[in-house]
Amino acid sequence: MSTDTKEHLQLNQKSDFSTVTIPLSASKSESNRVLIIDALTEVSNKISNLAEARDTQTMIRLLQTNPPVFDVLDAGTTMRFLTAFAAATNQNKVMTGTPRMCERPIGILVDALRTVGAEIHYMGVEGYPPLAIHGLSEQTTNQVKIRGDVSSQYISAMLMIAPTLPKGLELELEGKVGSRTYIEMTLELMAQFGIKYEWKGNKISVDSQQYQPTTFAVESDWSGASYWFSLLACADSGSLFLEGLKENSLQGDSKIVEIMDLLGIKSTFKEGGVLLQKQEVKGLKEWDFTHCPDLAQTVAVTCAILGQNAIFTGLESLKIKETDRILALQQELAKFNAELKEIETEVYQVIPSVTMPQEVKIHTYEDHRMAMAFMPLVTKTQVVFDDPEVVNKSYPSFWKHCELVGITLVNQA
Ligand SMILES: O=C(O)C1=C[C@@H](OP(=O)(O)O)[C@@H](O)[C@H](O)C1
Ligand SMILES: C=C(OP(=O)(O)O)C(=O)O
Repeated sequence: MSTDTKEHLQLNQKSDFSTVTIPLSASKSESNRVLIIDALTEVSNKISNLAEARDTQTMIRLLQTNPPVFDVLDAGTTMRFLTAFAAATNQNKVMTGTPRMCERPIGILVDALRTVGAEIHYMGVEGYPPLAIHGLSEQTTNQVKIRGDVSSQYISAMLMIAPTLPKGLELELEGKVGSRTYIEMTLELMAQFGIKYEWKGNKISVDSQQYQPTTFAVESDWSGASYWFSLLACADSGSLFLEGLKENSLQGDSKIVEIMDLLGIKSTFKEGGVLLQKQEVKGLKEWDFTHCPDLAQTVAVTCAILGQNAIFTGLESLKIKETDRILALQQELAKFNAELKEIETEVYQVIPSVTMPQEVKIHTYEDHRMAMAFMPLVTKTQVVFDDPEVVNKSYPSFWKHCELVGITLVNQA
């Protein structure tokens, strides 16, 4: 995935951010769910605006070609959702991915699938991919206990297959539940495809039933939108129109509206998207990222640039994502004299930058969000990325969209 090309980011000083429209690409989270639901629906659906994200394109390719080995590359949802899908559709399948994917835990999902009767073996380290799935020939029970504090993707994966299981599923969520908004997204999408469910306390029940053919258009990606909020917050002036975002979104990362309201961005929903304008910085004192973990990098960099000593909590899941995002943030923020300091167990403080070097070389750790989150630094200094193509995981058009606001990648190799 990495190339040797070092590319620096250049902000054209004459660039005028006002009235620039960003044609955001679609959400990979919504896309990957509707693709699984579509594959589990007996009659065909009309689905439009699927994400260009590599994670989604990988899902499409694997579902269409159905090879004996599902190599998901670095896509977490693709790994977790296809594991449950392959088991529920009683297939023999090897699940694998990049070396990092094989370090991301999957034991909680495997245990849940084994509880309902699936036969799954670890081919390497217990609890981690690669896996050998040998189907689910008979459902043994519909009662499953599942931890909610590691990744919500295991819960979403179980929920999507639940209606297709002969006995349905009663899922009991144990412990703290992180990324809850993604579980809500899963259930809401299932409901849009005709599924009835009940969520009371820590129990989610889904009876055996059929997905109904539906017409569905995927919304633009709020996680991808966050980088544009951040850019405008860090810029001296301007306004941006982000296309395809809705005020009532299924995506929990739409929380960025509230966060950025504190960091100097006014959001106005209009026909076809949201208009971002500058306003005074009210100040971000603290934020809990438990239910919007993918926003943490964006907001950390924004605070570091804007001089906000914010307290961040709910970052527990960041260590098992595309990279250890806590460590990655700490190392890269230090390059412009900012910090993400653990002041108590799992409580972090952003200590903003006071002096900005003339150039900052950002290492991207094979993590798309490390590249995109640090892009707004271009408003303050020259930025060099070791692997700009890393953005392809979720947002292949990212650098093309940067050009719309006068930010260009210049090859230094
Ligand atoms: O279900 C989803 O689409 C996602 C859930 C979140 O993961 P966790 O549940 O592991 O926090 C999020 O970080 C990821 O980018 C997408
Ligand atoms: C964590 C992410 O994705 P996944 O877990 O699906 O690889 C992400 O996109 O930030």
